[in-house]
Amino acid sequence: MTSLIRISEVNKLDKEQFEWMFENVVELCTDAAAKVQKKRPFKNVEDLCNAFHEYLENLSIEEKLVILKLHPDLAGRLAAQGELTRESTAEQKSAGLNDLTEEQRHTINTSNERYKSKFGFPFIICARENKVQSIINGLQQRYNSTREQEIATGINEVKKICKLRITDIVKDD
Ligand SMILES: NC(=O)N[C@H]1NC(=O)NC1=O
Repeated sequence: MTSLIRISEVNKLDKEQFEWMFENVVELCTDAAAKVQKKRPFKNVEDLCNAFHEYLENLSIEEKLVILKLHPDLAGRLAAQGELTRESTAEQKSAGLNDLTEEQRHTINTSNERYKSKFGFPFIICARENKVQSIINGLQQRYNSTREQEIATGINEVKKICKLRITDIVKDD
């Protein structure tokens, strides 16, 4: 278990150190940390999380789609091949996705494919706030939403993932 860095120390990091430390709080999107570091100093962890949330909120629809598409499928090919990021590996494990029955795996994989062919981006849910059954339910229910609703819901889930990743790195003074 790595120890957490204090927010006052985060405010003093070099630009490059900040970008390295927060490079994957939004999955595979290094631009987020590059933009957010310019907003320092932050009063507390919440303030830092809000800056990342604002970054996500202010993106154009096209840019939001890029962010959504950077996410790996839950229990998908990358997971099977051990090629997820360190963060995603831990999140998927915490939801129990590393220990699925054959039937659950089949349901998740076919529902993910159906979702992607309807919306054009992967189904995203904050795995650490869910378990296998709520993920399966979410996949089935959210398939009925409009594309506009799913872009908003997907980005909202990215915000939850981002917040939990930040609180794994930083604490208040
Ligand atoms: N598809 C998807 O939701 N992926 C993600 N969710 C999460 O909590 N971590 C991820 O990588």
